[in-house]
Amino acid sequence: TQSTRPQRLLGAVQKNATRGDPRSVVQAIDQFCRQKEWAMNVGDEKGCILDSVVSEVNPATVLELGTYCGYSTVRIASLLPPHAKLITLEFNPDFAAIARQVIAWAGLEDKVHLVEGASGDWIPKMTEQFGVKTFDLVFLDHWKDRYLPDTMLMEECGLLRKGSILLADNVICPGTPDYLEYVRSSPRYESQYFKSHLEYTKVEDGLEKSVFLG
Ligand SMILES: Cn1ncc2cc([C@H](O)c3cccc(CNC(=O)c4cc(-c5ccc(F)cc5)cc(O)c4O)c3)ccc21
Ligand SMILES: [Mg+2]
Repeated sequence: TQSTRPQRLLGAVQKNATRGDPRSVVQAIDQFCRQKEWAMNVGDEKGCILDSVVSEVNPATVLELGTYCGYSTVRIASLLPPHAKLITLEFNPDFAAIARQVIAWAGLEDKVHLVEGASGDWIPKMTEQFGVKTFDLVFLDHWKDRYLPDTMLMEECGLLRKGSILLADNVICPGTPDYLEYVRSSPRYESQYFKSHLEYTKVEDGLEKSVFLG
């Protein structure tokens, strides 16, 4: 039977990356996506912006919406301080299965809690299920029409505190117009656009960093 693209991406990691070396996992995926098959990872160019925001925030609690194959999960988790926790939500079981193996290959399973399920169902359960009061950093990379409703849901559930950072992928391509309008016009957020390119292409895209002001 035919393999899927995520399965072929995992194969490239297992073939070309060193177990326990997150940077080599990231490099193997980027090489696969540039040379073999495009895939919707945040990629190396936007990934450097992601790295700089994670390093600056130095978060103890991170929520990632949309794991896919675990590329950004590995980038973020490899930069976290010792007892920090990254919870990543993936509703597609096939993606989740691949992501678990990519995260394990990188040796980061102790820092990552991959939850199989939809953001709308799990955001209200974060505190009771994982003992998380608030998130220092949220990386949004799931369905683009869910960025706004899930941000409002996180506000309602009290998961954001004064200074929490939202970092959103694809605000230009595919685009998240209603989310952008909200975080850029709301007095409760201070937003900044980091211009970049759609992963592995010359098409414009970017990340929007928004600080929740409480
Ligand atoms: C509710 N809920 N809760 C958890 C959760 C998890 C998921 C999945 O991880 C999932 C599945 C399919 C699509 C996405 C969103 N990602 C994208 O659609 C995307 C597209 C492109 C692009 C750009 C140009 C193109 F020509 C084609 C694709 C570039 C990008 O970086 C993307 O992130 C995410 C979905 C809903 C979920
Ligand atoms: Mg994306």
